[in-house]
Amino acid sequence: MFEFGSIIVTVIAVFITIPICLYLFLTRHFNFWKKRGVIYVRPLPFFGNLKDVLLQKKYIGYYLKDIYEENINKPYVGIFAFDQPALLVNDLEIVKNILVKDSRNFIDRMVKVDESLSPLNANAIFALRGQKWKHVRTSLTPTFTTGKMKNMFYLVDKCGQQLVLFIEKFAKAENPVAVKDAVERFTMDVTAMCAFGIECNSLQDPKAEFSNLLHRIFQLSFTSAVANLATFFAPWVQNFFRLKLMDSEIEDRIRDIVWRAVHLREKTGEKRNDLLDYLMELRTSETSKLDGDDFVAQAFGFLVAGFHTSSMTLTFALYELSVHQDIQTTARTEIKDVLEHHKKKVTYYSIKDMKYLDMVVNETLRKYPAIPFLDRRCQEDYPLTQDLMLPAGTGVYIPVYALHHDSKYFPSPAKFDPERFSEKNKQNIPHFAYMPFGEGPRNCIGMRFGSMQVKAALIHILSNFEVSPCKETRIPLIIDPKPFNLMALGGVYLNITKFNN
Ligand code: HEM
Repeated sequence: MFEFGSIIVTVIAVFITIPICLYLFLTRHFNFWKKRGVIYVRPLPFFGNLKDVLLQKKYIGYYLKDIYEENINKPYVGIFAFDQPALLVNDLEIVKNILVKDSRNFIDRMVKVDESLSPLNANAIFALRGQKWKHVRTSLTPTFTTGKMKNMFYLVDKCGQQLVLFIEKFAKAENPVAVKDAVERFTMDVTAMCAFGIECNSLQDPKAEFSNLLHRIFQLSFTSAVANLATFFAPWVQNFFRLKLMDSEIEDRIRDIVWRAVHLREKTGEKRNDLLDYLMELRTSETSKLDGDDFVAQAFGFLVAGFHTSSMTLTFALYELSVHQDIQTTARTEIKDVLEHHKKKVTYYSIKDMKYLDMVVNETLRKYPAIPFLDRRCQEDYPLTQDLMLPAGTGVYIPVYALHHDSKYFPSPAKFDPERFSEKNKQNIPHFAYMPFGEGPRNCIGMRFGSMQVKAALIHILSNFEVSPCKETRIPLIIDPKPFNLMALGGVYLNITKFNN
């Protein structure tokens, strides 16, 4: 009887004690902002403030926008990512201090990937921290100069011509085009050619090997979506649950592709003036040496950072042009006029002369910023304002999507209006209210490349085709709540017909 009683007591104690301890552990930081007198969003155990995002009910960009709007006059708001306190910064002056003025104290992202879970993700520049990041960034910066972009343009243009042939098949058959799929093939071929030195040919061959690999890299299961989010907000969750971002077998295949291309070039002495050529120069450099997985990780990093950002920008631009025929006509007229002056050839210089196209792309990136927030990590205790000393290690998030949709900076933000970016009007946009490529020393290193490939594809499409909505087009678009990049749920279908002069 006594023994039975003690078992009951033990069982009850275990069933009560364990949840209580777990609760106390998971909520141990929850008075962090209260103690510092900062307005904060009330968190839930385990999820913090990310419940709807983690359960994939709400897109992270929309969620941060809601918090931003509920606290529109506050310079910052405390949030909790899982159990970790973090700060959402709304005030542009503070944003400037973090991203530029005091960037030395905010040079790292919150993003952190455990090397044992994914060596290539962990060593890619976007995930690196401290001195290692600095070394890699300094080494890679010369790869993206204007001169290098000019040299690489012929490869981008070649893929643009293949994109036209790809779309032409649909136009002839009068079938709607799955635009997201078409431009993903274009971006994939460009990246494969420039960063991996291989002719992927996904625009010609739907079963291309590289395209299968890419689909596997970007395929989002529930767990990999959570793992992705955790890398940005609470890296410990990824480690604790051993959440893999990618199969090791995929990493091995990427290594294999890169090393095969490198060894072939070494053997034949072939030079293509592409990203891989410039990366290869770093393998033998005295000052900027990059080799082994550090080397492969950078080619891989260009793919991960550049693929969806560029292809979705293109997709959103085509969608907006299809529902705004007047804007499409103005853009096409400019493209045709400029090309007349460049012997009907799409060149790096002809793109520079297309001012209206630039406005269209800027407005696309305003309405649809590919990455909806920027993240930084406070390195040492930092006086954010007179009232708040930000402790070392705190994550800081800047809600880019919310800023781009704030009517204070962009009146009628839901309206697609390239005129916001005319020479005259763009002077009215406050600095740091518009940041599609981030800001400061940690901004997008591939900005010129991304912009070049988006514009090249648009020029090829608009000078050959008319784009319009079809019955499969979702108006308005629905944003996929799963990935952290801004993506259209279910893709975008449009009618694309051959343009008649
Ligand atoms: C339209 C296309 C693109 C957009 C909108 C875009 C946007 C961004 C943004 C917002 C960031 C974060 C910046 C910050 O934290 O301040 C970023 C980082 C980065 N992007 Fe891009 N990107 C694009 C294309 C590309 C391309 C094509 C490449 C490579 C070829 C690339 C490579 C990178 C890399 C490596 C980083 C991390 C830089 C670092 O940590 O030092 N991006 N990008």
